[in-house]
Amino acid sequence: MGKFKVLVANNTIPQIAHDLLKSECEVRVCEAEREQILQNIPGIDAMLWSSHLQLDKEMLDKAGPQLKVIGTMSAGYDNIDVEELKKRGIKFGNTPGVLDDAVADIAVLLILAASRRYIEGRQAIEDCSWSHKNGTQWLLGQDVSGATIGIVGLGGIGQAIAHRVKCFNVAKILYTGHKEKPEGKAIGAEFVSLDALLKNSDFVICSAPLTKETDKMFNAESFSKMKKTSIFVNVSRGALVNQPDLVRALKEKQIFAAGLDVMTPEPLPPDHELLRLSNCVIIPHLGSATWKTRNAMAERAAKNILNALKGEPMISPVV
Ligand SMILES: O=C(O)C(=O)CO
Repeated sequence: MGKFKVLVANNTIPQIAHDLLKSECEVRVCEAEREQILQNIPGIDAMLWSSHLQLDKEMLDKAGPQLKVIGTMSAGYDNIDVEELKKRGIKFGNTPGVLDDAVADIAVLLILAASRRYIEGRQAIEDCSWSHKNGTQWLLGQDVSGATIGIVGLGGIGQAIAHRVKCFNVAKILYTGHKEKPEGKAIGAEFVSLDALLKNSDFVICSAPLTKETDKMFNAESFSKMKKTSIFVNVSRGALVNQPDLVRALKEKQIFAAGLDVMTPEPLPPDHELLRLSNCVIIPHLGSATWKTRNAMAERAAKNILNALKGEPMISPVV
């Protein structure tokens, strides 16, 4: 293979990706800033992408017609104009699978922290309201054991969540999505409509990708269908939720609590209303943030690119 030019469009990508790419290509690196990418993109054959910026027509025009492949170091690609990539015959791969366990762990963290009132408990210690006088009814939470868990999107992450919650002796796992899946049967999960899932679940967990169909799918109507004691967890993308509606549902105690790894915008401004709700556990998009997972994602993204440049199938192609 000749020396293909690869742009690593984020200078914080783990070393393993640089090592792999440098062994076969000429590598250019820039910060994940739109202006920097636009400056560095002309003439490249491939790009390793990792950012929440929009990868759009303008960027692809600037790159030029020789651009052959893009590998994103993420499972989600809602910020990438996949239709435009298809039109231009640019191959595109992502990194599903390698982050399923890490993201599912974060979902469990949010399930437990939200249901057991972690934020209020911690605050009570700090503001000296923890007292023996509080009695036996203080800061009571919801149980995971015996609960019905509803998973919206039973892909790799949803399945990893289902496997984990089974260890908590849950009563039932429901799921919804495009269609019934053999993996659902293997886990012992029941395929139901979104409506049935919202009405019957004690925990509603969102692990579906962001698409035109799922955009704002969790809104005032959805929250009104959920149980007052239910907990909403999102480890997918903030845009699946109508956030003002969620804030209202939490304030008015229409649902018990929420656990969010994702939100809009990201980063969330420190004075945002969500941060002042004691029944909302919120963390800064840490789903895949472990050493092992980020290295595996970087390795997969680099291998996708190298395979495509050699004319071989990518490990995880999108188009
Ligand atoms: O890879 C992704 O799409 C993520 O959001 C990981 O948390």
